Amino acid sequence: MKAADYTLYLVTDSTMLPEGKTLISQLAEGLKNGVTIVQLREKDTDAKTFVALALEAKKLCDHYNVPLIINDRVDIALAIDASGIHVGQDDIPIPMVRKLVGPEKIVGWSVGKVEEVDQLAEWGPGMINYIGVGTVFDTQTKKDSKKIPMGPEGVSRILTRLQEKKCDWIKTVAIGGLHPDNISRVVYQSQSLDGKRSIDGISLVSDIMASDDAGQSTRILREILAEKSHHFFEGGAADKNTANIKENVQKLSPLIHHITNRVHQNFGANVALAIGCSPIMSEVAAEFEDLCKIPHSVLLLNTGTVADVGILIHAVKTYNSQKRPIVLDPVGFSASSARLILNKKVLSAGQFACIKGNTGEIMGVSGLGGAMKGVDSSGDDSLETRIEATQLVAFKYRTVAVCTGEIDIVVDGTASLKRPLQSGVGVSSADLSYELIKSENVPLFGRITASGCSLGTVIAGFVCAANDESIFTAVVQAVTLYKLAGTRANATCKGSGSFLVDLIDNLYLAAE
Ligand SMILES: Nc1ncnc2c1ncn2[C@@H]1O[C@H](COP(=O)(O)OP(=O)(O)O)[C@@H](O)[C@H]1O
Ligand SMILES: Cc1ncsc1CCOP(=O)(O)O
Ligand SMILES: [Mg+2]
Repeated sequence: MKAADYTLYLVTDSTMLPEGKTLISQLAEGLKNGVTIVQLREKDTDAKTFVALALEAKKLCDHYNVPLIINDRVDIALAIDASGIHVGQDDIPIPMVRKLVGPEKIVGWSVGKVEEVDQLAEWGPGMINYIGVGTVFDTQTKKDSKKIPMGPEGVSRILTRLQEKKCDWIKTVAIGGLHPDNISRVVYQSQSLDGKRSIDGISLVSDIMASDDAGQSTRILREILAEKSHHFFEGGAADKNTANIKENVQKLSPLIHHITNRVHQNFGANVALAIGCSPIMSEVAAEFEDLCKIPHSVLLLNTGTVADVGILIHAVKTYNSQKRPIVLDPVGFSASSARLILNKKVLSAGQFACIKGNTGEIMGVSGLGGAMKGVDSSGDDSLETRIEATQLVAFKYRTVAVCTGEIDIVVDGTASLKRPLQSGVGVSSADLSYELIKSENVPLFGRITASGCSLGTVIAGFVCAANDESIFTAVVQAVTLYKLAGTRANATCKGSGSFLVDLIDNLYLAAE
């Protein structure tokens, strides 16, 4: 049998068919327009009906030379001579399945934890052909609500483990809550950390099964999967000359939409005005679409004091859909378990132009673990460790990552937006370029509140005045300008109160 193509993996579900459509008619449209592998998954259908459906589906799949996989029911898979079987963690044990179906059939397994990769590595080649990795996002079709969706970062963790265990025989398919508005980002963000493995396919249900035009829906999905770059925002600058980003800020006066903590609101608005931008602080979800359509708008998302994470996620999706940039400050990242869950939900909700935080926050987001005392970083990590963590964040989220402190670290994870769909590219987090922004020691930065949050404001203004090939340069320029203003304020102030005022003065002067 020719090796299966997992690119567009349709899982059937006859409970969501539109009026006048049948499972077979939707399947036919899907196969005609580019579905590459099919799984018949009819959880609530009696065996007799299931067999009849499976026979019809097999006829169609054979016509298009597409493998037909049966979900759970090994007996039916054998009875109709299906191409293979897919089982979950709570179904018949894999070794027993393989023994029943023999060496030729395709065997698929649902995998959601790194330990499950260790198990399949132990079984070795010949046991499992592919894994369904998820659930990536919240989904209606897998009602296992007790699990927190893993997000693209979780897919990357599974792929990274496959690489560590050298499981090169296994193919991977992402599953759970995948739709046209997020599959490109999932492919872009979910590579293994060594850069050598991407997902081999995307699995979905409703965008085809519930579609009034399953053929058109399938064609759109194939076009998205065929794209060679993940274009997630259109920069504000007309010219490509990165020397003019500061001038562009003055020229364009970006609208910096702040969804930020109460502590930062006032100071952040004044910092935005000082550098020539126009701030609006708004958590009115109904106006997000209007705001992000205003020319040269940018979203600064700061999770310092969050009332409703749903509002933040709606903002991320709205700005991503309009290809407007977002800067994220996951304040206090893992300071509490509630804050950790909230920040993880926001991190997996969309694509960010820049993720910035203090050392504890960046160490936390990277997965290396960071010490936090409330919203302040409390660890004493070496510069090397801080650089490694910042590179991991930049790689995992394919973003420009900033780790602030006495020395600021800026890492370019945008990989010039190219998203190598094919495995084997080989750029790892350690290969990502970075800049260190150094200055004299300014302890007063740690004696005022919202000093990091306000750096986020400046970064947002600069990113909005850049284009999508110069995000990294824009962030480096923003961090440098902010640091410079801080050292100048340090030289003139009498204490933390006048430091605040002198910082704004010097931002105003430096931004001119
Ligand atoms: N000791 C320091 N010397 C110079 N700059 C600093 C110092 N500490 C922080 N900064 C600057 O202050 C800003 C906020 O950094 P940080 O205190 O790490 O963030 P947060 O306020 O989010 O904890 C950054 O621009 C950083 O460069
Ligand atoms: C004190 C506080 N509490 C929740 S957000 C916040 C401000 C944090 O500001 P920064 O991250 O710039 O220190
Ligand atoms: Mg902060």
